Amino acid sequence: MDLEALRRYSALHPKPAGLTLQYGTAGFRSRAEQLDHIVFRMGLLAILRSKAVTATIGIMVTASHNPEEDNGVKLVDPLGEMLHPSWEEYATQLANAEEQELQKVITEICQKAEVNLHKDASVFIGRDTRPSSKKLSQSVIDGIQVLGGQYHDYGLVTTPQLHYMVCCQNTQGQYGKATLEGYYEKLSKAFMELIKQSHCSGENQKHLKIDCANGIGALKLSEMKPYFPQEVVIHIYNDGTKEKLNHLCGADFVKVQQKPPGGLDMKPNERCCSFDGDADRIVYYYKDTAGHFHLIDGDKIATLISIFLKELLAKVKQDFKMAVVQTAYANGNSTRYLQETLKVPVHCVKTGVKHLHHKAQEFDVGVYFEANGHGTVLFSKTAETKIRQLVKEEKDDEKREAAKMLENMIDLINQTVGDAVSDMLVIEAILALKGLTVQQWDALYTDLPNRLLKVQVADRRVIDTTDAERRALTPPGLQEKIDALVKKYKLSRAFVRPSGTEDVVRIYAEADTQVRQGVMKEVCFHTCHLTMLNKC
Ligand SMILES: CC(=O)N[C@H]1[C@@H](OP(=O)(O)O)O[C@H](CO)[C@@H](O)[C@@H]1O
Ligand SMILES: [Mg+2]
Repeated sequence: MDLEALRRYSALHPKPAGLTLQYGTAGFRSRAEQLDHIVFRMGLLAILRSKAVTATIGIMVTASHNPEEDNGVKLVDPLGEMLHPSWEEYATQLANAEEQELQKVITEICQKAEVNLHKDASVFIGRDTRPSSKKLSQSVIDGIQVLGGQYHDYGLVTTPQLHYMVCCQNTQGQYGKATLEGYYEKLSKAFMELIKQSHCSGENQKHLKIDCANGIGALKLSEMKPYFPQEVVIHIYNDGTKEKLNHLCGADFVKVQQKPPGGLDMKPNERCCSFDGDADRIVYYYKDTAGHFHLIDGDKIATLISIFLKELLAKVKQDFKMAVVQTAYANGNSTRYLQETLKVPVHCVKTGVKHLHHKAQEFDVGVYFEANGHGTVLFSKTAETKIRQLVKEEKDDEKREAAKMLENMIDLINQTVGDAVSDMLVIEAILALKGLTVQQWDALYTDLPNRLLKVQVADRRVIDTTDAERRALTPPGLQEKIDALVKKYKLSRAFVRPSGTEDVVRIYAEADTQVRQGVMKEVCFHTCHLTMLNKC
């Protein structure tokens, strides 16, 4: 370690006095001006991680759906997964070390994680379109150079594109080519192969309006447009040329507000969707002829994909274990539909993609989605090998064709992480193949009315939860109050948990009717009361 270089460079990226930040659900997130020392140090950490696992590590500069003034950074592990939890702790230690302790903390991490500093290191960097992202990614490079590692700066990419690149690199190209062209070619080829079998579904069905949240998704979709076949015609809105990132638009806005984004003119029954700021989430929606807005969220996306995959799996007649993974925020009727009508096992895990991803890895086919539209499908190595073998060797036509569709699904889905572009193509292919309109898809089940609120409390850590965050252990008395309340309403469910990304407590409630006036109001009151809030 070149101590002189470390001292010199870290002085160029000073830590503001008294500032502590934590590597949370989605890395570090804060106001952009507080992050320079953090990204520099994450450059250092990426080198250590790369040396520890002898593989390329990714660093993405983005704050996803947060306001434009914010920014953030997250590390990507070798196969495109989120950073391993044991290293989240190192990330927090390194981020919060005072300048004079920096070398000591690095040495400690090297000892604990058995990092051999003499090994080679390589890092892939990506960033979103925020005004602050370019400069921050330059600071990442400073960190990388201090500890002496190779890097490739992909510049502007979506978060899932960077995850894809890292996975390609570390599988020596088995997952695909680690270039943007490689990504576009892989997805468009699989998509075209898939929809070959769809019967022409009419001019209207071809069109899709996409709200890109004024973010990176717009740039990358435009680049990808030439690769799209004529069966899909996309119309890009909120492309970042006029309005601010995530302002009154994007997947998070549409999901939380349960209303259409600004900047997208929606005619009755038109199929529309929204990406979030770094294009790893997607939700669909439409307006009916009476002008009512219908949201099709991550739960309904998971349901559509599960129906399609289950049918194909039945045709290939293999003993593959399939399951859906959700969080507590999944609408109760989606869980009921999946379990009771579709007869697919459903598992509930803690909020945050890493928990869903981890659980989904237990199955041959693991479909996971957060209600907010972040999700993907994981295929086990065994399932993938078997499917590819059936495509080559199976004599029975129906079985071989089903295997072929599954193979194309494997190639179309970004298995490293939720990906708005890839998920959109998966959905468009399924709708075309099944000849479903957006209304028919929506009508699979009816969402229970629900509300998601956030409240600020003096210290959100007073709330401790269990049972995949569905029950509060502390403060004393809170769960009892919630239990008593939900008993009063049919199909009702409510829970309270501290957010992992913001300094707020989230309150969720659903019931068959009038949830806003009923459960939500009262749960909110008790949470406020029992956590001794500042405001509510
Ligand atoms: C209710 C909700 O949407 N929570 C989001 C949000 O987490 P919180 O821990 O609830 O702040 O941000 C996470 C990261 O983007 C995302 O994975 C998660 O789904
Ligand atoms: Mg995102």
